[in-house]
Amino acid sequence: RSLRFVTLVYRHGDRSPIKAYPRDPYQEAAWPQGFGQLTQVGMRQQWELGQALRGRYRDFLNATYRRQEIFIRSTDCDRTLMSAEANLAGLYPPDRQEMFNPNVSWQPIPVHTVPESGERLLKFPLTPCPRYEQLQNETRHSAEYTNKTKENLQFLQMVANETGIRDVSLESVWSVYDTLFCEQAHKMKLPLWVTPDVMTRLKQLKDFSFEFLFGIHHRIEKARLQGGVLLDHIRKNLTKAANVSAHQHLKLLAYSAHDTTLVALQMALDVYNRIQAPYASCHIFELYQEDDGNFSVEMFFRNESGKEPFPLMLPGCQQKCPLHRFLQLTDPVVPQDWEQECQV
Ligand SMILES: CCCNC(=O)[C@H](O)[C@@H](O)C(=O)O
Repeated sequence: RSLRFVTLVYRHGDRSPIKAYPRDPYQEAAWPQGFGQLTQVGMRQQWELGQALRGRYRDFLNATYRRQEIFIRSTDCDRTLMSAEANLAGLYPPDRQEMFNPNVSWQPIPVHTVPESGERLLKFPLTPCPRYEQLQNETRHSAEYTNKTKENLQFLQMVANETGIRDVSLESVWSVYDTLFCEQAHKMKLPLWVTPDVMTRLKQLKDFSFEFLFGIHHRIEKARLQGGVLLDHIRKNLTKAANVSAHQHLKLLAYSAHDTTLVALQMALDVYNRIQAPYASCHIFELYQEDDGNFSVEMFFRNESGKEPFPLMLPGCQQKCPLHRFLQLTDPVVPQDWEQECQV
């Protein structure tokens, strides 16, 4: 069997908080580059992912950079653009011939993007989509959501008081956890009200908010309107790669994106492990041509540095999933006409 084509979808590396809560002792000036920016920790995480990918594909990708082999697209966001650049520094360290300056062991490789206002593939949840909003409203009235709110009413009220945020809900609490997580990751002293138990509870509610975005109620229809859009694009590329001769197609397509991108995609594939995609985690699709000439798809998820990516099995298929079966099983979560399906 031979590896023919790889698609990667990864989250950016470690960043500073997207924002601070009103009573946060650490406001934007506390962060070297301000809010939402890739840190040197994040740059190293992405470089390390690039190095791991170089090892995994050392017999697949050319040893030196060949522009026809790869295409990288990022959302138009500093942290994802810089993540892709750091990743490529690890994936294509130049040999002496490729170095444009003998003192610089780095070579520029293009990272493509589209303006944020026009991003329709890699930033989730995709809006505007009235039908999705309707499904979200229905989810808000589901037993699971209302019970979760009831069980945490007092806790959310405490968080609102301590943070100075007027109303903290299951949908906004992710941001409080995120800010505290970033501060903790960067050894900043947390306020006394943030006990280990409070962090644990905030983390659970943050993970619930990802389920709310893409699951809990009508997961399949939400997938058609969300992660299925990206999955459709990936399926089309897999099919194209299977229908042209090897040298006519890219070897590697990489998307540099966000946690919600990975969660939307994995919810659509029904392989989500219910944990927010970690920094620099990477979902891998590998297309193989078997000895009998048929094609199969294998998926892996690398969510721990220094560890081999683990196999992800598409429900209803085996690890080595025949391409036609992969397409058949994912048909239900791919929209026929997104605009039309978004109408109410
Ligand atoms: C409104 C803020 C949305 N958050 C982001 O864009 C982050 O990159 C988030 O998706 C992440 O992966 O950390």
